[in-house]
Amino acid sequence: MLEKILETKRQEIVQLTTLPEQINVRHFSLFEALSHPNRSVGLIAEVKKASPSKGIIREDFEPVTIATGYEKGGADAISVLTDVSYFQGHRDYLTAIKQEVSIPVMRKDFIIDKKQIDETKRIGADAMLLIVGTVPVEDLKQLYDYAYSIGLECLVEVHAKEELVELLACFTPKIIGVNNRNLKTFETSLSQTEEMASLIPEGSLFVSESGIFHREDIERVGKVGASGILVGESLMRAESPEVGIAALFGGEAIASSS
Ligand SMILES: O=C(O)c1ccccc1NCC(=O)[C@H](O)[C@H](O)COP(=O)(O)O
Repeated sequence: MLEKILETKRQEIVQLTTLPEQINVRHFSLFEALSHPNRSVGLIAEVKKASPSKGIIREDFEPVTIATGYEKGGADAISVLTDVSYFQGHRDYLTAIKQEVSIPVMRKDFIIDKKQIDETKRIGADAMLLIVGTVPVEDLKQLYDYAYSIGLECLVEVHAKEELVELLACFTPKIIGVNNRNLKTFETSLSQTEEMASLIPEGSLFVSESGIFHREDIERVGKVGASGILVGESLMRAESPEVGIAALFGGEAIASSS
């Protein structure tokens, strides 16, 4: 699946000859937000209409309403899928959301080229995803350094222990995500997070991604040191974003900032 998506991305990059206008927005740090989460574990709530594994997840899809609902519900950050072909996302959704919320907004896409990073900056994102295995790890480091040099933070994602070992031999990202989804079978297993937790360097924030549906799941990944979770499907299927977040955290109250 990943190779098919990457082939589409390579074609999109060739066609990305004109970049959008830079939008002027206030930026918020993902690292800071996850370092001081609203609850026991930080929440990156994802705006996700559809996916290769589940098809359409939400028919009545209003990206800005969902994102503002996430913020009201106490999400620490928002992830927006901007891929059109496989997730029915759009970069315009991110720009529209960014203008309405005051928490970090991350672009979730398959970023393998500097041109896409320039585009990500221009559409107003605070952060973006980089995935180990999409390009050689040395090239990933260059993309990472370039993103930070223009003011974009990165969540660097791995799907397997060997990828994490290879990543850390090359560089240490500030935010590392372990994706619990196997991209061949689409199955999710939180044991992925458990198995890789002890390898995450102390100074890096650790995010557990995919397949998180219940309070017990949050407790399970929190117990092994996850600072954050990235959740899409379970929130997108909820009656409303606020109800979804409250249910996911089993009613855990938002910590007071004083
Ligand atoms: O979600 C998919 O089916 C998928 C397939 C192929 C590559 C990536 C995919 N998902 C991207 C993500 O990582 C998730 O959207 C994100 O972690 C949230 O996952 P979930 O809470 O399980 O929707």
